[in-house]
Amino acid sequence: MLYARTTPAEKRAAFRERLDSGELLRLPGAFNPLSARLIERKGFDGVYISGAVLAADLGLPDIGLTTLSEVAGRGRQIARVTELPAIIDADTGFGEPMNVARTVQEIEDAGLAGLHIEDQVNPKRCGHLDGKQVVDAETATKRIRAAVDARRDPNLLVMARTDIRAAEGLDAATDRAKALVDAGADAIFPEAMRTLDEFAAMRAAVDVPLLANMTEFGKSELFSVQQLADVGMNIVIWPVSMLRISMGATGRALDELNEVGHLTGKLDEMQHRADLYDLLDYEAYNRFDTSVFNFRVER
Ligand SMILES: C[C@](O)(C(=O)O)[C@H](CC(=O)O)C(=O)O
Ligand SMILES: [Mg+2]
Repeated sequence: MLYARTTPAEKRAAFRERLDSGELLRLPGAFNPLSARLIERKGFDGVYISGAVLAADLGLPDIGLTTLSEVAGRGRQIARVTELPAIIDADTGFGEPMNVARTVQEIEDAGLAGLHIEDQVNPKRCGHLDGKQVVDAETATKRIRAAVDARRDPNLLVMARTDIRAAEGLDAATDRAKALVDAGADAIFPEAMRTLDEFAAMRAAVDVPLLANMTEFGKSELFSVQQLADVGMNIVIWPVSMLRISMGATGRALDELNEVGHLTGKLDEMQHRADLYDLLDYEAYNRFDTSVFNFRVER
């Protein structure tokens, strides 16, 4: 009720422990706090909070227009309603290394379990689009060093994302990953890997947890959890998928409303009122006020 019972520090410690086991953790993207509850209910290992979703939610493209306050604020709203660890997309860290340090502290204070910072230039773009540009190794490693030095909880996961694969190829990507690990990155997010062999090459190059991004309509083939586990990945995200599915369903429902004038044919696709209330733990609010939940919702 109200908030999760697990504290941010406990979530971070638990997430680190699971990562240390070497298994593959599954983190679907939550597009709002409520969907994070559903991700938890369905038995996933964590929640991913996508910058692309955050921007899209505000009606903006994913080009670094969202501010640190918006990102940390949304992260806080999502992280606090779930017992799961939440990892957030901090884009390029919102500025110079000193800004990166502030970003890390704000995100830590917001209760997130970890974040990733990428090596794109500003204005950044989706990692699966053409024409990306990355900063040089020195700038990229400075961002990560600043991030690592700024955290107060050593369990806050500082993940370095590299976008260099698309611009300079796989060898450049493994070199960059090694440099980012040397700078203190706890984990690596190799963006826009094309094949399982590329993920495997990254696995051979570094000894820290690796994230696989299974975003649709991009550069990577959509591999299964088993395929990614087999090449040694440790975290898999479906960052925008749940938003895409929800918006797809919403579009179809609006068409139906235009065509037939009612939504009766869509009832089976809807989350039932009873399931929504269950997810919200509505009944638990009765402990404060017995008049809050003194009714029944029939199916
Ligand atoms: C992971 C990502 O950074 C995100 O913001 O969710 C995006 C996802 C996408 O745009 O499909 C990215 O891969 O750049
Ligand atoms: Mg992003």
